[in-house]
Amino acid sequence: MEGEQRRLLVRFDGEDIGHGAHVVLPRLTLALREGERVALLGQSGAGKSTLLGELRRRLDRQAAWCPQHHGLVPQLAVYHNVFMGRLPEHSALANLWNLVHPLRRPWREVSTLCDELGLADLMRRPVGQLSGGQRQRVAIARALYQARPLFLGDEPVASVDPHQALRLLSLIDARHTTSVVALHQRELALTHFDRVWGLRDGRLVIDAPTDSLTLAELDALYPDADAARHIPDARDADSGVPGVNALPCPRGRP
Ligand SMILES: Nc1ncnc2c1ncn2[C@@H]1O[C@H](COP(=O)(O)OP(=O)(O)OP(=O)(O)O)[C@@H](O)[C@H]1O
Repeated sequence: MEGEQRRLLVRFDGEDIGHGAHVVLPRLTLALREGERVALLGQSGAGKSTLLGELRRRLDRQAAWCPQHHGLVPQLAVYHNVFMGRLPEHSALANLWNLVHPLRRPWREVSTLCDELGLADLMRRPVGQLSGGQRQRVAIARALYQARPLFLGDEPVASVDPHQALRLLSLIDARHTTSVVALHQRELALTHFDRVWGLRDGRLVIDAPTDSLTLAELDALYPDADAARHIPDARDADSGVPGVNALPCPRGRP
């Protein structure tokens, strides 16, 4: 289907997007269409979460949401955290009962999801006892459990290895027709998504299909990474750069 014929889901038409009086993305013009898989790139503070928050507000119940800091309850088991994806769909009484005696159907549904995400053996384990990557998968499971047509993810594959990242993104794709995913892995953006939105200095500087983009163009979204490569080596005793000793040695340097 050609882009022009796809149903428009959201359009920003020269709008200021931010937090109250603090405008992060001034005069933003952007459209999201059904069926698009968008990688959202930009260095820390560029406004990815801000844009995702606004998309979430406008798409409301059409969109499943996987937040950057997971928003899990560490004391509760994996099962209960995933179940929370559908909390509003059940009565307060059913939710309360489910805390003590997991309901049969949700348990089955959550088991199936946990199987696919490699969490099957951890369903009864409190989330506070899981590794970072396992927590990330629980957060994704909770978003998948919402069963919405769209997926919005704020760095949902930041703490897993590249193979797992690919697998998780495929699981997300299998259950959602449209997705917008913030991430920092530029290669993954090019290989797995069909469109890139790139933010820099408060502007949307890339809004293009991935097959028209190069890795160098995506790298240009990260000027600080480039600057970091030119910081004098931490072992230069008189570099004079505050905090330079805390920086890792740039790749490729002796
Ligand atoms: N609740 C808030 N109120 C006011 N300003 C905020 C709020 N949240 C974020 N900001 C500011 O908005 C700007 C964009 O932040 P945002 O979290 O959207 O960036 P990001 O690209 O998601 O960064 P990161 O990759 O570090 O998560 C930053 O200057 C930040 O300080």
